[in-house]
Amino acid sequence: MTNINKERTIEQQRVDQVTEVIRARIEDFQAQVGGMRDDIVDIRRNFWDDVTLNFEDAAESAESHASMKQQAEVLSERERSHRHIEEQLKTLLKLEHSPYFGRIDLAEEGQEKADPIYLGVGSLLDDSGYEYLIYDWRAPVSSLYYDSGPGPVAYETPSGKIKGEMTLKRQFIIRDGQIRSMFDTGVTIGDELLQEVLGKQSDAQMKSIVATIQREQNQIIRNERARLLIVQGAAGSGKTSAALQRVAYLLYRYRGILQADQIVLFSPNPMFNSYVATVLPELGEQNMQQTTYQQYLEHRLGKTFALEDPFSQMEYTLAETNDPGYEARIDGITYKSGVSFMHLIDSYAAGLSEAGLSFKAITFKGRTLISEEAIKEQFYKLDRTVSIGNRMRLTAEWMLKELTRLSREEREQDWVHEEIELLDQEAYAKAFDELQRKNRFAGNSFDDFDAERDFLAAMVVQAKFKKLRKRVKRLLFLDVPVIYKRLFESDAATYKQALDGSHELPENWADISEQTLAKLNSGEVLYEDATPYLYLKEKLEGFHTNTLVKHLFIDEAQDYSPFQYHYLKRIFPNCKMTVLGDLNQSIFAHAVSGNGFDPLADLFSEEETEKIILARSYRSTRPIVAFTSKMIEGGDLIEPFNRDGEEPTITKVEDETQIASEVYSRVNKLVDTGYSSIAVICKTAAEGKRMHTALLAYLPSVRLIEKETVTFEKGIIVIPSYLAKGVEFDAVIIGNANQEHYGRESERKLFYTACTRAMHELHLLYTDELTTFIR
Ligand SMILES: Nc1ncnc2c1ncn2[C@@H]1O[C@H](COP(=O)(O)OP(=O)(O)OP(=O)(O)O)[C@@H](O)[C@H]1O
Repeated sequence: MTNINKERTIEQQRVDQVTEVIRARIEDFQAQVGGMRDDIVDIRRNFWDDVTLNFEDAAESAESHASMKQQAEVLSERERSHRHIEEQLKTLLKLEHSPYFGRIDLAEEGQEKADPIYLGVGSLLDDSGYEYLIYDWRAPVSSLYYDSGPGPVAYETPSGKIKGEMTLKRQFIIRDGQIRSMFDTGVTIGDELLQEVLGKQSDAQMKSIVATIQREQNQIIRNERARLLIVQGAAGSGKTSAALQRVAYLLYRYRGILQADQIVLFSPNPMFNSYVATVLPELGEQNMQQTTYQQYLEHRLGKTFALEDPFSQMEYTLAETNDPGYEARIDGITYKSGVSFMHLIDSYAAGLSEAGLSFKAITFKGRTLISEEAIKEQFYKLDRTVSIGNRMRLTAEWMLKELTRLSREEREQDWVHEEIELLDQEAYAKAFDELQRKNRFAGNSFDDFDAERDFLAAMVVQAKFKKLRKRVKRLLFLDVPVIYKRLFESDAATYKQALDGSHELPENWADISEQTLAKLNSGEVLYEDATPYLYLKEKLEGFHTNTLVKHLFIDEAQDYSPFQYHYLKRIFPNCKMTVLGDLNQSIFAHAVSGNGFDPLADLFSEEETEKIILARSYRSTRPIVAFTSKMIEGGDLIEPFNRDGEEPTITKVEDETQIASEVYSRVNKLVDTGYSSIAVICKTAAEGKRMHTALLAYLPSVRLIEKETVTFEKGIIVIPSYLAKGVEFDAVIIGNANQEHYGRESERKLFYTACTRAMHELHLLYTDELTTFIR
């Protein structure tokens, strides 16, 4: 037997032994889980039998209470252990199939012989409980596997640095308990394994990359120092993958301190949420909270305005170029997304601290109870050194007192008499009970007519005033829409005061203002106005901060504006931020542009900010990366992972009507080749719809993805370019890559984003003249 074969036999024997331990443990745990489940059902069923209840006197009642509490504790303890064992069982079931993927042999300083360390998705101790048969990939020592090659090595542990000598680094592919392949490697985790993983077909769900995490990705995953971690990575360089692995790492590293719901991931769209939702469970962890910025805005804005979504904004910027207000809108988007506008709002708010706030009077049945002037007077009477938010709260307290006083006066009003007359029996009885409870009457009936009337009147008024009190508590007396609008009214005194010459406005501010006001007056808020509006609102009301969230992940970070970043930082003051993006995929007009991620640099201090660049692209084959990287500046810096494939094709089609049939014949070929996830990417939603309708005649199973689509499924789909962000397909067909569709400089990155979604094949169809973005 050759040496290699001998080694392989020895390794397979170890796999068999470990698998045996795993199987035995699974059996044991399954029996335990079964037993516990029965116990829990039993305790629940007999809960009341096992507690002694006696409420005759205080002592007995305390004892009953203690007995109940004890029983509840037993139950919750059982439920906790049950959950814990179930989690372990899940990990074991994963390990049974593939116990580990890597091995390093390490001799720590002072140690003569190296010990083998095997790495898997979870850890496993031997039966003695002293020796690790498998180390979790997130354990401190495991970092050596990702970061170093054989030779002198060192790794960090919570208690300090450990040095040693690595004598071997080996990779395995184990499926169903059988070693399919194994090879020894240097620093980088070998191409063989990556080749195998990347050569596979795409899935409806993103996969975890534990076995093949690359060194620079590992730096992202294990970074604990940075307050703000910025990742600039080429298309397909594994930003999203690294982000999710990082969540799993943090949950492991801070087990018991950090919960999954203290981590929030902002995704580009709802469909993306479904795409990445299985990665953490696959790693045996719970999912973090997932949301989109839009969902977050909606939640914050409530029902004040109808909020435009970013995709409608995008559709406008892509399709309405002939609209007379187009230029102004684009300039408005740019300006409102920047920090200069934020500073303008800061100055504006500072001015409002002195004068100029608008309030809404509290009215009731057509009468003014607390006038706007009275609120204003009260507010501006308060000490100006106190923040606006706190003064607002003090004003609300004063108003609540006023309402209490006014409610007493209100009891004399005619409507109150009428309402009392109309009270039904039930309400009457309820009032009587209430009265008795308050112990103001000793008898069984309302014998004191005045007291009765007073009581009922108070009750009737109180019920009506409840709404008013609620409005006051929620600070709805502050007229934020009017205050925000005033920023755009050129003759408003407050506006002039805010500007005082120190803020520069875009040239066509008048047009921008007119557009903004028209929208707001019709009850709508443009996407670019939503964040500034909320920022102003919270500046006036006091920021509603979320201090529970400890980690914020922002994927597709290039699509957020500097203003949005500052806003998020204010809202989540206690968290660390990991922002991952690709400037070459900035598709929104407001995107962090020009100076790269520089606008983020002033979010946190230099010492707190770290930046990592990922230049290697894993998604697409070498020919596709070579093709797409020519479309963008600096594309030559992108390194394709060396994977062969078909060259992209470019095909001219007679006219628009021929495109669908051409797409159909392409799809057929792709299906014959064995690809099952094929996307036809169109520029806009409207085009997507047309393409979908035309294709249905040939391909009844083709699905259309729209901005509302929430699940990502495998198959043949038609999708607008901007919704394809972050996801990938075996093959991509670009609906129409002509100069008309992708001609303006602002469309270059959109086109690049669309083309870089392809893993194995890329086909471009066009009519008339081919886009000049292809060189
Ligand atoms: N270390 C790795 N091992 C195996 N596969 C990897 C690795 N890194 C990335 N990939 C694969 O490369 C593809 C692209 O990864 P991912 O979607 O995370 O990239 P991205 O940088 O977020 O891309 P984009 O910016 O284009 O959306 C995925 O299929 C992912 O599984």
